Amino acid sequence: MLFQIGVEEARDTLLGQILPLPVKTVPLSQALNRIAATDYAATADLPPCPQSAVDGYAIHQKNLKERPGLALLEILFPGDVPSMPLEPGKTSGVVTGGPLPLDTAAVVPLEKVRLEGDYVFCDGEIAPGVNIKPRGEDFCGGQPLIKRGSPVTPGMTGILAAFGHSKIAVYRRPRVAIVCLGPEIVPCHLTPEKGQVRDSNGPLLAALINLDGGLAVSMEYLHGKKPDGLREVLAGLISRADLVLTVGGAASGASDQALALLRETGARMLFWGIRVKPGSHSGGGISGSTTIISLSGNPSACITGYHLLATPALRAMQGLNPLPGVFTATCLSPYDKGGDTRRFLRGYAQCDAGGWTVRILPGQKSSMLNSLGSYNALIEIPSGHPPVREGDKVTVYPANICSCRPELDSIRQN
Ligand SMILES: Nc1nc2c(c(=O)[nH]1)N[C@H]1C(S)=C(S)[C@@H](COP(=O)(O)OP(=O)(O)OC[C@H]3O[C@@H](n4cnc5c(N)ncnc54)[C@H](O)[C@@H]3O)O[C@H]1N2
Ligand code: MOO
Repeated sequence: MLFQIGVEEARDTLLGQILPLPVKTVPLSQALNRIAATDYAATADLPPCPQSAVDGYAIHQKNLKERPGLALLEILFPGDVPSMPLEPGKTSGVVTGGPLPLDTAAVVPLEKVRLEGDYVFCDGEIAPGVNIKPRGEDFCGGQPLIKRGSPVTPGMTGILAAFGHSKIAVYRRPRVAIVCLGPEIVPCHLTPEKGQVRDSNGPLLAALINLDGGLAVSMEYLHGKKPDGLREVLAGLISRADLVLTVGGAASGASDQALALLRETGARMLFWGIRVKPGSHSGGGISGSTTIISLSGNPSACITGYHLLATPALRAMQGLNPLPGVFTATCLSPYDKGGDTRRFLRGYAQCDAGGWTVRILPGQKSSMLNSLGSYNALIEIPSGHPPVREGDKVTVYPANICSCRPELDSIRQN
């Protein structure tokens, strides 16, 4: 087992053990934010034939420049198909999105015509092609729609539906079990007695797991159990989950038992401790095909370890590019704590006309929850970095954002 290793080494050690989960076919309505496990393409041209862009009247090529009153051949309604081609000196009434009669060169909106009996009058020269949606204007048959490893967005749901892809092959959602090891930690619906602490990390992790495309399937507590009982519970969870997160009991105090307990279940721990603050007491390992990540109990240390290790693991399980993206932002707050250890501060990043900025949020102690209400980024302060001044450029890792958002992936590629 490796001790006190770098963040990237820890992350890559875990990723080296992870394969995408099995593929499942789900109804399109359940594919939102899931990751496509195969490529999908347009099954036909869209529009499939020339269509009208307006409610109006079809004009023949020979009547574009000037025209007499045009004799009305037929009036088409939504869902109708033209029963005859257009002829010079004649017109058909057409609807928005409806198929056009053969030989239509343009369509005049109905606001611009005058009707007299069965004749349609309109003045002026008409440009060829006006108000016509050509066949294949939107998509050509065979054109790629979504590639394997890409998220199904709301817009993509509409596109897939337009081509009849009503069932979608996606990677199975990772099942994640959370286990709180602190004997003082009680579920948040209980009123803590003296010495007890309400669990905030469990619900917080479950929310992050959901954003990252996983399913938090179980939340267990050492509280009320003898360590022996917990070992059995933990072993059971490891056999059912794709990822097990233990929380707390990770530092080396006498009552800190995460490492011993995990080993007793037969898990092979790969590393213990990473060179970062907060989150230094994070560990990782495997048991069969289950990934195990041990997180600190201190809330901000807990989520830092989560973002640095668990988010990439969950992304890899879903066939996404696991690598955390980074971008550069102008820091709007000073930070004067230096030191040898690499740090990740909770921040709020935003983009405006001047580019990306990030504000360091108040409450940066690893025991504090305060910054967690509004953080959307982790700000990297490299080891040995001098104090950060307002206006300095800093490296930012997006966090606490739906992992399956394509814009996150475009940030990741920058
Ligand atoms: N002698 C040492 N003490 C500590 C060290 C050290 O290296 N040597 N490291 C400090 C740092 S840094 C951190 S971070 C914490 C990590 O502690 P653990 O991961 O062992 O976590 P616990 O001791 O179990 O809990 C710490 C803190 O967090 C609260 N907690 C735990 N679980 C939850 C939860 N689910 N919801 C809310 N709060 C939780 C717990 O009550 C403690 O207050 O260790 C330092 N000490
Ligand atoms: O793990 Mo503690 O992380 O350094 O706050």
